[in-house]
Amino acid sequence: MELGNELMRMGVKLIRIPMGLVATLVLSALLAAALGYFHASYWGVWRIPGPVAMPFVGNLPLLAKYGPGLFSILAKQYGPIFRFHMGRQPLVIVADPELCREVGIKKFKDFPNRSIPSPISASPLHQKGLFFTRDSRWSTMRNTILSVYQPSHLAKLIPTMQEVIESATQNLLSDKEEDIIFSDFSLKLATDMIGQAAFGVDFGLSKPFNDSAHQSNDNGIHDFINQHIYSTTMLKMDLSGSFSIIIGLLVPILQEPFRQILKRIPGTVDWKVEKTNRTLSSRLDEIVAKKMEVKDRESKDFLSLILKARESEAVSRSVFTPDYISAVTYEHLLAGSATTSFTLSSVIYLVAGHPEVEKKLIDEIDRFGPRDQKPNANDLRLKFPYLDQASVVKEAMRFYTVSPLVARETSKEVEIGGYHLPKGTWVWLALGVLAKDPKNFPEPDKFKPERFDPNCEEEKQRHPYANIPFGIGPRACIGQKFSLQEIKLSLVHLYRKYVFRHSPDMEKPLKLEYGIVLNFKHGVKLRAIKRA
Ligand code: HEM
Repeated sequence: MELGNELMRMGVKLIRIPMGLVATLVLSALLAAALGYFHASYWGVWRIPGPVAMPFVGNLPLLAKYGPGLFSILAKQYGPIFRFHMGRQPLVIVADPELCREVGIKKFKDFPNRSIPSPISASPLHQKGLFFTRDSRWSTMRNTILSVYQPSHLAKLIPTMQEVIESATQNLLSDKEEDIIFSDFSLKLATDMIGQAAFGVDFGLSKPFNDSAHQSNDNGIHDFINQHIYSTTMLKMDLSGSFSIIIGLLVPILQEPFRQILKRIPGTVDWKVEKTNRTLSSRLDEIVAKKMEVKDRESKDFLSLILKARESEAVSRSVFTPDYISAVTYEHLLAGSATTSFTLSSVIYLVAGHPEVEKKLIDEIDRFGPRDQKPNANDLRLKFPYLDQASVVKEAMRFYTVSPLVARETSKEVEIGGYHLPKGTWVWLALGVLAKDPKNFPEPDKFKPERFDPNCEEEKQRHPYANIPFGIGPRACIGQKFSLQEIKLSLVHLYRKYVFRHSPDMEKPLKLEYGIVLNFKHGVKLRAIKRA
């Protein structure tokens, strides 16, 4: 008051500012700051066309409405390069084979790493695998791991793979004439296969229930697998994950603080995920420590081979610390089970609906030799051209692309498709859109394995990067040969014993959902019929 009177005497007039105005100004400033934050990532890519993004959720509601087919719809509307907002984060989607070649191969040095989406950024276990490591650490890790994927190593895994498949297919039929949920069966089979190949451990998931090995095997392995499945399926790309993942999609800056709080509150999903990941990590650490101690020179599993490869080079030793070894071994299970099992289920489902394909396929398998003659690596490569990459498997992988989007990030400012992208832009290749483009695949919604016949005009005219289910360039899938070996072997064994029919309870067309990879929403229900 004193100061006010003094100022009045000096002729200075005080203006009274109403509290309402102050509040409005503060709120406007906060709103402007929030809008600035939400649009900051948008400014660098605003010239690229795309649907209007809503505040906070961006274009995620469109994904909820249209499902994985959305990106083909958007490519039709906006062209081969367009913008999609995953919550606050803009993605530049590339939906053209030539542009994919540019990002994945020609300009690889400008796009050497993957962007880390919100579901992954909270999980060190997932971040330390090959998939999300970056720059020189990635190239050292990849070079070491590549040695493990030599064809000679893969061929040595065949007898173990045969054993797992034979045991699993023994009892595919239940006593009653019931439908089987084939996608569950194939997930167990793929997980068992990876258990043997990655850890040298028999998970025994696909063994018949009355098998004694199955019963004696429950020393924590089922817990481990359940935790693995829980940890993986909670990584959602839409708005159905844990609260901190949702926050991460909407307001990334708040994800970590929220996770830190929520993981301490029992009962929350974040708490459960944290607990699960911690148990998984310590189990993996135990397995790695044991292997390091035992040093079994004869073991052919991935973990033993990595440990051996690591010993031979000092640089690999410094990069492959035990936590990275655990993560890479776990990644084998993570990346190898859901993808391979999805592909196996897709083939069986599609072939069951196409009798002419089934007949040709079974003739090829029967021609190979008596049912107890086991194919070796060479046979798999040369004696099953119709089954192989040249046809049925390739077409099924095109029809249902298990990994419809693959992530990249710019490491500096770069030009692509006529647009300048700033450093740090998330650029995602839309493999699923390429696979359904009628320019390269006439009648894309028809299952036609013959379109991949090397003598067919369609195959000759197609862009070489139109069908890239395993990705492209130096960061393409490292497990491609491993999974194709597994898929082909499984199909040979399955069709020697069974044919499959769609269950009347199966929806048509199949419904799919987005996790970190594509999945069947209600499973694949089939009837297995024993062959004479
Ligand atoms: C049908 C089965 C599979 C499909 C369709 C598939 C698909 C893919 C795709 C699309 C990518 C991204 C490639 C890119 O960004 O260009 C990828 C990467 C990767 N996949 Fe697979 N995958 C399969 C099986 C496997 C298996 C069995 C393993 C492990 C043994 C595996 C391990 C990996 C790893 C480690 C990467 C990251 C490679 C890197 O960044 O250097 N995948 N996969």
